[in-house]
Amino acid sequence: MEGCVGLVGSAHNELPSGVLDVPLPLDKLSSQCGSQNCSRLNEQGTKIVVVSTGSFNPPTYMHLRMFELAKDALLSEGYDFLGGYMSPVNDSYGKQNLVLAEHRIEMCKVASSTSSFIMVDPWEARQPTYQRTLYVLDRVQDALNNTFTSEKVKVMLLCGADLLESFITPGVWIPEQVQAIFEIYGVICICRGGQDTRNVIFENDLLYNNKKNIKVVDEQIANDISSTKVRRNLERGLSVKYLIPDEVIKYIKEHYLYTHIKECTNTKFG
Ligand SMILES: Nc1ncnc2c1ncn2[C@@H]1O[C@H](COP(=O)(O)OP(=O)(O)OP(=O)(O)O)[C@@H](O)[C@H]1O
Ligand SMILES: O=C(O)c1ccc[n+]([C@@H]2O[C@H](COP(=O)([O-])O)[C@@H](O)[C@H]2O)c1
Repeated sequence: MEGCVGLVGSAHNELPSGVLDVPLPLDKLSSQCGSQNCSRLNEQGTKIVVVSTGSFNPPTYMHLRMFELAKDALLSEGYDFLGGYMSPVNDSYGKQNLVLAEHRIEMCKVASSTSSFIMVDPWEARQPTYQRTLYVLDRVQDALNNTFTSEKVKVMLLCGADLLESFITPGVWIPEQVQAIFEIYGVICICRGGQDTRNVIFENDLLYNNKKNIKVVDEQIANDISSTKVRRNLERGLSVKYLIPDEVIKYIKEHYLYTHIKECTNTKFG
């Protein structure tokens, strides 16, 4: 399926005014059921698209692996997995050492270029202000359901265990929005760094009360790559080969990213 769709409004929350219309890429969306691990679609054969929000500063092989793990888990449960989006966070998120959004969009694009179903949604990164994750999910859901297919597509948030845990860190998320993310979208959480995610869910009321809307996916082959560790190696002039795709390394070198963090974050892209 080819083409792009623009922003078409919000399912249940008004989007903040002044949002820019950025097309949602659709070119890689298709049923992955013909691939491995698809036993039989469940009764509803629900079509699912996953969205991963984050800094992607820079994108690593583990960011890409998360989509593969989600695909395997959903297909094995009888869902029809259509594809997924990396949504790099807006520059206004203000995280330390965040390189400019246009660099992170481009790095995600080159990182996902070898995937048949991972795409990059630049909407969040290109807005004039920071956008909360609920609005990112609303935008994808609305764009897909209004123009992509007559059948309803379910959007889910794809994240690592640290992001799930941040839901319960006071002052970080808006509790009503976390509840909406669970109820309307649902979360696929990839275990990370040996953390006992099921126990974290058991011990917290908010997470426990929403456990039916959280799919925990085990990390069968441990992979603790993080962008922080990659940046540290780059700052020290050490190799990052086989941690991030070669095309991303090439992009980083060509744009002198991460070696002089201050200059990278303050220099105009291009
Ligand atoms: N090794 C990993 N295992 C599981 N999830 C991961 C892993 N690395 C990143 N993620 C998840 O990917 C999403 C985007 O992550 P993000 O861009 O913040 O990467 P990060 O490596 O955690 O970054 P940083 O080190 O800069 O904090 C988050 O949901 C995060 O939990
Ligand atoms: O929507 C929110 O309220 C919210 C609160 C905290 C974090 N997030 C999102 O979670 C992601 C965290 O990324 P990171 O790199 O800080 O781990 C990023 O995409 C943020 O926009 C979202």
